[in-house]
Amino acid sequence: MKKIFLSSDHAGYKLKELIKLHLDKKKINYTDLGPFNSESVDYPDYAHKVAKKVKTNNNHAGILVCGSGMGMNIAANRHKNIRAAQCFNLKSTKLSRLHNNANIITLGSRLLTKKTAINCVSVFLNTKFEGGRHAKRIKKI
Ligand SMILES: O=C(CO)[C@H](O)[C@H](O)[C@H](O)COP(=O)(O)O
Repeated sequence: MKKIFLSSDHAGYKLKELIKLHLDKKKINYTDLGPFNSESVDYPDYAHKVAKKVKTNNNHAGILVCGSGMGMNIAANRHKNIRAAQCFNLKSTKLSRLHNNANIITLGSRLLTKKTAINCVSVFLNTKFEGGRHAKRIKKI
């Protein structure tokens, strides 16, 4: 079972809470690394918290939410062994797992409907890396 870490900034806070409800419903364990209210915060602080956890173990995964998803993505991808994918629909999410073995999904709460965001999380958590030719390419990153 994967260990999941999630976080957001103020713009992603509400969506993070909805994602937690979804995970609760599916009986999926997670660790919320904050923030714990919607006061303004700086997204890199939270992206780094999640990235530091995820990069230590191949069985860890992260979910990061901010307004656009992009700042979280840029910050998380500064870490070695992090493959954070900016996902905007089910197809991009599926490919991020199948081909890129993404270990963090970044979502833009101001750009996605709640339904799409939640469905992206489901696909992210339920799609396995294909390996094969993709493994060789990931090594080159
Ligand atoms: O760019 C961002 C990080 O990707 C996010 O969209 C932030 O949530 C956004 O920049 C926050 O903006 P705000 O005007 O401070 O709410």
